Amino acid sequence: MSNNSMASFSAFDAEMMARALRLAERGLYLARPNPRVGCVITQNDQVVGEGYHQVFGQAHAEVNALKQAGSKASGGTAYVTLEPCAHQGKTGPCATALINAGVNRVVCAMRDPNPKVDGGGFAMLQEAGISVDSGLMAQQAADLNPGFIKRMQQQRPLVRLKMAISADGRTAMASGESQWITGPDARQDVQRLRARHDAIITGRGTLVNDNPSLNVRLDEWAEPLTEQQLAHFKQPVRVLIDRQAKANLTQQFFKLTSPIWWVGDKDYLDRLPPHIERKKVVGNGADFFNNLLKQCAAHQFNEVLIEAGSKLAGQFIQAGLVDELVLYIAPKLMGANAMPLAALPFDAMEQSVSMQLTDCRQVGDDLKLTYQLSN
Ligand SMILES: NC(=O)C1=CN([C@@H]2O[C@H](COP(=O)(O)OP(=O)(O)OC[C@H]3O[C@@H](n4cnc5c(N)ncnc54)[C@H](OP(=O)(O)O)[C@@H]3O)[C@@H](O)[C@H]2O)C=CC1
Ligand SMILES: Nc1c(N[C@@H]2O[C@H](COP(=O)(O)O)[C@@H](O)[C@H]2O)[nH]c(=O)[nH]c1=O
Repeated sequence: MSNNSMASFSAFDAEMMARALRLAERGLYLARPNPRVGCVITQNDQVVGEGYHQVFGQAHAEVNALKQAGSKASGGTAYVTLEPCAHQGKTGPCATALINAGVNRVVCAMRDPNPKVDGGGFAMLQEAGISVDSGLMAQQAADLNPGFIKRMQQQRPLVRLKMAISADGRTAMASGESQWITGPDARQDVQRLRARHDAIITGRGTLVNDNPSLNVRLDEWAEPLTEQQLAHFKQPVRVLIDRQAKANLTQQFFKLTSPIWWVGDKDYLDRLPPHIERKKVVGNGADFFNNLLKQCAAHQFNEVLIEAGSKLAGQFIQAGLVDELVLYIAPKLMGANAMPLAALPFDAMEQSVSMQLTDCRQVGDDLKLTYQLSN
């Protein structure tokens, strides 16, 4: 197999892989906990089939593309954003499907980090005499599945912290009032941001002050999902950190029926409604958060979103566990008495956290900035 540099792929290869990546993106909300994968099949430089992994538990991208291509796949090329699987999971091995369809060449963006696959798909294809080229647009493919890759390689999900702040970096008034800092367009964008996550983590301070829902309200989306997508959408699990079990069950957060993990080390009420699960997480400080994330990975959570106040945000950052920070910045000044972005007890510049800006855009009247943290 060749793990080629860009130079050895043709412009047509690049065009087809870009197309497969766009297809993969369509699995953003419903493929989880599987990776988002796209596939294009060509014959004599014509597209004869395309597909993506639409819904967890259903056909993989290659199988959907092969179905569309039918007999035209024979002798053709398959462009896939991730190494075809070689194992029997919920569906049969995709490498076998490609072999049976008679494709001549497989071009992949990246190897599958899943230890059940990890090179096994490529080996199967090559043993069947298929030429395999990998490494085309590998970074773009990895960017589609940062949480899946993290879970496979580090047994923890990707942690994204989202904060809505004023232009002077404040997240709530001293009284706890914070609704609303950002405008309706940014809050709509947050709904879409939530939808790609397996879980939303919040703190007791937020629960008490905001009486939040923290669910995805698909009925409010400007561009709604299709009926079929709606039927398969899984609400992110709402993870409440409340170690003393002080929260009040009459709050709307508990009444909404999307699943909840109530995290603490105390025994809660005996009889909780079925959508609320008690989770015991041991340890203090960074250990506590590491253990929580281990449990998240054990439940196949790829990406988790923190939507909490400055205390929990600060604790997660200090533990070195935030991978990405998404800031929605409103054109408002809330003043020096208001709460900060993150409670970080720093005194010297050397303690400051360095970040890399990876995206910047305007959403309505607000700015959305995305930063990568290097932990
Ligand atoms: N602008 C924005 O984007 C947002 C603003 N807010 C605002 O923030 C305010 C609430 O913020 P805040 O008071 O900071 O509350 P948080 O929502 O951050 O809740 C505090 C949390 O921190 C946890 N915690 C503290 N220390 C530790 C530790 N060492 N280990 C584990 N957990 C720990 C607490 O757990 P425990 O209870 O177990 O001690 C609790 O869950 C509200 O006014 C709300 O409106 C909230 C969300 C977003
Ligand atoms: N104040 C504030 C936010 N606050 C966050 O949104 C939560 C409320 O979500 P929900 O009840 O589901 O609508 C709240 O608890 C807090 O986490 N978010 C924003 O995008 N902009 C804002 O100005």
